[in-house]
Amino acid sequence: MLSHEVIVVATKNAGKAKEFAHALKQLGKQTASLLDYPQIPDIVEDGDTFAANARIKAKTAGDALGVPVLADDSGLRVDALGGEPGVYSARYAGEGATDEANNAKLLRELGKLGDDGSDARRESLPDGSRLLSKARFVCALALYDPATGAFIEAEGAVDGFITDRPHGTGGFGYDPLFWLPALGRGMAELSKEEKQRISHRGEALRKLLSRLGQS
Ligand SMILES: O=P(O)(O)OP(=O)(O)OP(=O)(O)OC[C@H]1O[C@@H](n2cnc3c(O)ncnc32)[C@H](O)[C@@H]1O
Ligand SMILES: [Mg+2]
Repeated sequence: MLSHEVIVVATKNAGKAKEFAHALKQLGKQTASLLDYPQIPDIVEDGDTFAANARIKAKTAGDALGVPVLADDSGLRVDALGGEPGVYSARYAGEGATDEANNAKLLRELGKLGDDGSDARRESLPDGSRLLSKARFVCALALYDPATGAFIEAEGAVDGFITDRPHGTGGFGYDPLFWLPALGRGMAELSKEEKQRISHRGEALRKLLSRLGQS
């Protein structure tokens, strides 16, 4: 299903598109994103799960373009917020919200909770910043072939903590507020290669590629 030289990734998120371009280049593939196909209307992401939304994006774009399409639906689940923002991560601060607005809302919501006595809230990092809650990035991928109607799917996740202030300027989205205790660094402090090795998206892509090899 990935026999085409150019793989279309059904995303309008430039940060995701760059990560896929980097990862798939290692397989000798070029990528295009929906930013290259402005004629495809905005896709309504009304699924209840990351996996359902990934299938919706892949099928909508694949049927419109007539080629196999890879789609990613991802987001952040924050323990202290009962798993929010979850599938609403992109529109947490409102429809069309910027990454900055979503990050500001996340800190606002966590700030409202006060000290719940959890270990996370007591711990501070060497620079004096504090860990506010356990959290997990989740990524669901769906590869859809319009010729057969078949999907290949995979999920990945990475655990960490939300910090009370940003660390690093790399990555995108919620990366500046996501702390990786095992590495002693923030997600936005990692290189593209490092993020690919440990991230939810990297794990999902490795699983998808191995399933593709078996199909
Ligand atoms: O739907 P597409 O067009 O792919 O782009 P999107 O940005 O709307 O993507 P999602 O619907 O999957 O929403 C994902 C949200 O989770 C955030 N997110 C996903 N992966 C991330 C990562 O690796 N690092 C930081 N934030 C991430 C991202 O910034 C969005 O706010
Ligand atoms: Mg989206």
